Amino acid sequence: MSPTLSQKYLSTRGGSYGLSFEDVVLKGLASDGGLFIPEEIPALPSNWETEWRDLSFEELAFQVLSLYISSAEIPSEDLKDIIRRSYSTFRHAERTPVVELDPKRNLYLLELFMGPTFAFKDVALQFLGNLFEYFLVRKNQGKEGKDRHHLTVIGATSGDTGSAAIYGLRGKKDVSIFILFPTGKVSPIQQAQMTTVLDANVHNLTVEGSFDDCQDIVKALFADADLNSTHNVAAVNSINWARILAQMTYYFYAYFSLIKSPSYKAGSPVRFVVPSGNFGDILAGWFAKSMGLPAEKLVIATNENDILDRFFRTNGQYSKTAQAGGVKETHSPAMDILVSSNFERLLWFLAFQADGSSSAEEKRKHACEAVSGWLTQLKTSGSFNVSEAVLNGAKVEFESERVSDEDTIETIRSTYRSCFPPNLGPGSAKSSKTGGYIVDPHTAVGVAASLRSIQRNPAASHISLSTAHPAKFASAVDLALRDEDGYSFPEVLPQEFVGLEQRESRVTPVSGNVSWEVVREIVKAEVEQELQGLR
Ligand SMILES: Cc1ncc(COP(=O)(O)O)c(C=O)c1O
Ligand SMILES: N[C@@H](CCOP(=O)(O)O)C(=O)O
Repeated sequence: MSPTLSQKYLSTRGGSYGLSFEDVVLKGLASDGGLFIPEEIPALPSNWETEWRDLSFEELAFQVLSLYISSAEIPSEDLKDIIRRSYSTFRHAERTPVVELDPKRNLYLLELFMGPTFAFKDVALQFLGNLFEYFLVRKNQGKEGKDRHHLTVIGATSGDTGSAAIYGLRGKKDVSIFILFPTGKVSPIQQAQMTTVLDANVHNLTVEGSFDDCQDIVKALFADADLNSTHNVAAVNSINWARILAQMTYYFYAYFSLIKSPSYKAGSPVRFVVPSGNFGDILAGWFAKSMGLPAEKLVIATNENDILDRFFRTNGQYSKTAQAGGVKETHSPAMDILVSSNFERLLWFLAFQADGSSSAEEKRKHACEAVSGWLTQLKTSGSFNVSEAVLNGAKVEFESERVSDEDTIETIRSTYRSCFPPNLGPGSAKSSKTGGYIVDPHTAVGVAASLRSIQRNPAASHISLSTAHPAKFASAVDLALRDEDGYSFPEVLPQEFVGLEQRESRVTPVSGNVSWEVVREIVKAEVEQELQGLR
């Protein structure tokens, strides 16, 4: 299949209309502060279920991505090559294997941590790194010195995006990468994964504040016209549309793995359960579902930072001020987020679908107005309410669950005691003595939410997304399992992490007077030094 037309993209807030895929990937965030969305969600080809069923992960990725990226923009052979290189770094032949966690309850786990940094972010960020490189090589053909297009990638992380982005971009030509992380709020292994990468184009900034503060600084830098014009700022967070796009593949892959599994009960409805923070992972599932993937529901699993769960339980109020004391530190730190950036994209589509206007153009205009209004209210008063029609649209597609820290630890323990998946590959974590399966705390949030959903829907098949390897979160895993028979943390530790925290590292502290302007000056100075070869 070779689509002839590129998808066109618009901003959720109304500007930047008609951009190409390349524009959208390189810009990251729209200049009006909105997020890029495709003008239309493509439908699956009529024969997708038979034609795609036995494809490899890479072949499937090509089919899915080709529905959004025109071969006129990236020739098919080039796209295939980018995909091949992106997933050749994965440790598992299937890339994102599905394991039978608890077949009696029709509970399956989609292991997304087989990439270089042991978290689901690798699936999109290995691809995005290669995509940036592809566009830069094309732009810079025949150019020398100052004429070359140099990209300054800036991202915020609560732990996993940072290392995955760094591993996707380290050592690449014509690109510098800056990662902001909240001081003391990422796990020691996560911090070491980022700061021990010493390539000259990698810049880590440890920021006094929360992940939301880091994310706000990044968004302010994107809004700075001056920095954009001099430094070509680009995004690696899930505000970048390519992140969402690349994550769609594994929903299809998991669906096929499930229905081909001998334990699958034919006709059983499929539910995906997704540990959620910034709403990027589950949004990819929503796109897959909207394209035609037969998923009965998508279940949002939050930790105690529960803005998404409260949205459903408070009749459509999205409030960052209702959470007393602001963002909470939990055992699943990568999800310690107050405001979920990508929810804006979903709201746009729900507003579009709920609008009664007869033309698509009118509906688009109204959806952009609605989203702009809501986001302005969020900024000025800390919350907004959506209409009943928008809320009902969300309820058709989603359910939500909030999982406490206590439940998270208890779920790591109960999974270890009761789950012995028969089809594990070598990259999974289990006790060599008892065979008990070890999940990380984010995955545990998803498993706890799955078990609740199973109680209400015992006939459904649940695919719970396993978003990180447990070795990244030693303290929570140890807390849950230290007294369990057959458990030893060193056994869980992959070779890649041994001695990591002792290696030489490099990081720039941002403390005291923390502001986006201070970070902007650091970015400018460090890019300058890098380009002069002084690092
Ligand atoms: C391990 C892990 N699980 C879950 C999430 C939440 O995913 P999302 O932010 O896409 O909702 C994150 C961070 O994004 C993460 O790092
Ligand atoms: N959990 C993330 C937070 C950033 O989210 P992103 O998906 O928008 O990049 C992390 O680990 O950094």
